[in-house]
Amino acid sequence: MKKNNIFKILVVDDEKEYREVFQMILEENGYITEVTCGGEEALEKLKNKSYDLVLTDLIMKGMDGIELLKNVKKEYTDTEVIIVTGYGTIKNAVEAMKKGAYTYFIKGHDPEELLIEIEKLKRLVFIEKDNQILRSKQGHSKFMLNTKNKEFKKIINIAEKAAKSNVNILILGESGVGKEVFAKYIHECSDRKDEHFIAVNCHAFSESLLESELFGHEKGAFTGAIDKRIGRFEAAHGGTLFLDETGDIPLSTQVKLLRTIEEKKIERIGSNKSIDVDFRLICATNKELHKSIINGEFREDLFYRISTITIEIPPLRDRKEDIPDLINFFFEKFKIKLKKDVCEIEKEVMDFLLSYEYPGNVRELKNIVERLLVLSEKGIIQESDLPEHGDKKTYDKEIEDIKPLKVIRKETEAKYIERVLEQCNYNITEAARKLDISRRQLFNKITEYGLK
Ligand SMILES: Nc1ncnc2c1ncn2[C@@H]1O[C@H](COP(=O)(O)OP(=O)(O)OP(=O)(O)O)[C@@H](O)[C@H]1O
Repeated sequence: MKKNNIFKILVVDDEKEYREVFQMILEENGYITEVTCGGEEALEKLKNKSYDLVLTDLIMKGMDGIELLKNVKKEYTDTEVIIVTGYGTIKNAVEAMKKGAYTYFIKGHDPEELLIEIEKLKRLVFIEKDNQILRSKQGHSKFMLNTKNKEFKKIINIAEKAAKSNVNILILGESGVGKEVFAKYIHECSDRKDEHFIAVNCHAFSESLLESELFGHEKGAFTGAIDKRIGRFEAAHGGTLFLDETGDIPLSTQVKLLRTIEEKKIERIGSNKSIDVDFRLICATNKELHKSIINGEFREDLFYRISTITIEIPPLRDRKEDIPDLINFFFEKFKIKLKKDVCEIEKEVMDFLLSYEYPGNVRELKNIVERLLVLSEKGIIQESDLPEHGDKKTYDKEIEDIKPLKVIRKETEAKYIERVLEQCNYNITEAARKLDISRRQLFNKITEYGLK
């Protein structure tokens, strides 16, 4: 942090007297300063060292201040430029600001004016540097885990603390709330962050394939096992294993899983050689495991093993105050990904985005924003591009036939999936990718909702 507080300035002026005066004033005020006598020399210095600010005279022999400014803005985007000018050339200095100069200073004016501007700039630079550190801590802006919701803040704190230990963590929450995002965040906050994060969607495999996926197999262990294959436990050695949809693991595999968690050893299918595995386990499910235990579908002993710490992520409708930041986050993300800019968002769109209930949680919000950007033309996000156009009106109306939430969720999900399928011309792979679920999960949903 201390290192970041150093603000380095390069003074460029072909008049020795001015160079020295500026250097003296700046150093008296605690800035690290170097001087040089022209544009070309300044660029030479910039090649080897980084400066936060270049304070340059406008009119110089050889490369002038404007030319230097253009070069700096092109090559060194983190370096700001202040132009120093005489009265006669203020017009040119204003022009320089249009080309990216931070501001200009008129020779002969009170140096205090210049110091105030530099101090302002320094603060801005430090805010940006701090933000960069914060963003890199948060996985290079991959997720948006800033929250204004008190409960969610507490949950994030628990996750961060739990990350430092090696305890097994169970993440609960509806589909799309960000359970996998959370698991990755825990991994990145842990000492294992430089090792692999291995995710397995337990719902996506049949019983025998799931075992082979988790534990691996030897060549010829079963029909189709043409080659030896290491399992996900081995792949996660030293890192984190994330078992998504844990509630869907068949009972027989649960027994094996329990033993592996307790002993930290596995045997590949078709081998009785035991292999040590060192992994941090994070499980997630949207099922109510207590009910599954009562129904005999989930082992109680396994439940206690995997849930040393349980984190329950609230649905998006219970942390509505975060919706504006999430909308911004996804707009920024997709603007870059789709190389599209946004200059106007129709008010109706924003009203809808801010008031919608999001039964599909963050995943649905993300998909809506992506869709809006894909369909936008000339940078305008229009109401007519909203999915389920008119849904908001449904929310405004008085509800005549109140149904159980479960039924509503299913109906909404079915409608949404059908629209995505239509949009993807019933290309299952593409639709599954867009919905961020496996092909198998999508097949199951299509069958469940009778969509074909
Ligand atoms: N906080 C967040 N920041 C950025 N993206 C998020 C966040 N939460 C969720 N997402 C995005 O929403 C989608 C769903 O997230 P994720 O897969 O983590 O949810 P889930 O709860 O594990 O869902 P499921 O139960 O269906 O597997 C992903 O595309 C993810 O990138």
